[in-house]
Amino acid sequence: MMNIPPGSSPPDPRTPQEPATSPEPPTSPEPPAPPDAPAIRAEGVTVVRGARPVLHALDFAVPRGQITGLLGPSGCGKSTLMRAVVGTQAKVTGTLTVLGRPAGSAELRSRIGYVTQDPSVYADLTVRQNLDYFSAVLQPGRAAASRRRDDVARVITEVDLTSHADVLAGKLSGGQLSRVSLAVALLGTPELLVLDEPTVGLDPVLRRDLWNLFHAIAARGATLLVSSHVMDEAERCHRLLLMREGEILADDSPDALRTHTGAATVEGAFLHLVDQADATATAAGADTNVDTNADTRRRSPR
Ligand SMILES: Nc1ncnc2c1ncn2[C@@H]1O[C@H](COP(=O)(O)OP(=O)(O)OP(=O)(O)O)[C@@H](O)[C@H]1O
Repeated sequence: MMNIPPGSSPPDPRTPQEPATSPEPPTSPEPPAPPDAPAIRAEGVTVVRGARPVLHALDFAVPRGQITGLLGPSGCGKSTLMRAVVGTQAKVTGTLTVLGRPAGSAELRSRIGYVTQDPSVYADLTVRQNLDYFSAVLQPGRAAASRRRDDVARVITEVDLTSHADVLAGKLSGGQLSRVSLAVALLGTPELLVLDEPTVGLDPVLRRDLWNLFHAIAARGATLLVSSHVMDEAERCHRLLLMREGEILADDSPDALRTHTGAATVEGAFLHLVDQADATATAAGADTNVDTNADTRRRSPR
């Protein structure tokens, strides 16, 4: 879980505070994004990790107020894409617009909740103490005290941890810990929630409960981008981005995917699309070989 306090950082005491010699002219604020604009729009988004491109010129849109599932096998680039969306990934090129602003803009920090795969709450604090702490990071100052109290009470109820509010985080089960991370992400009532494999390792009942919670959050108008490598979770999403090897194989609703591919399940549709992509790549390779051979023949001495 990432905890990004909203607004600008306090001034660095090592940084001279005098005004710059040629101050930048004030810029007019950007106009708000139209209400029907997608929550996320990617155009030609490429990410390089180490020396290797791991996302390849991705184009897609995530509609507002819905749950979009980001599904694909381990290592296909789901976490990398999520990191690019929340602005923590280096070497991102192309255009990535989030809630009408360039991904990573400081203004987005308070509008996005992000839960990483590893719960990052303090094991030696209780659930409530963790939430009090993160709430104070988000909304510092005495004037915000009662708002913080209300927020903490609200998110504890939302994730159904009232009976464990005063239990140390270190004594919670994996599922309870996931819900604490989610509660932290919900503190600022974010417009966009980015959840990296939130149900991994949970039993079916907890998974169902969490998905019900995701739907309740979406019903309030928030947008959720939820990654998973478990294909049966796809059926619970409004929209799907199916990924493989750093590429988007499909960007559609579960129903439309099944219809287009003639498969009974999203997993069947995914496998169909993988086979199709492989066949296209093989055909392209064969063409290249033919061309290469022809080229070699042309250049070979007779
Ligand atoms: N720190 C790193 N340096 C270089 N390459 C990395 C790094 N982290 C991940 N990668 C590579 O980037 C690719 C995408 O990884 P990523 O973690 O985004 O996949 P994922 O789909 O989220 O996988 P999982 O479901 O297992 O979490 C993988 O091939 C991985 O090996």
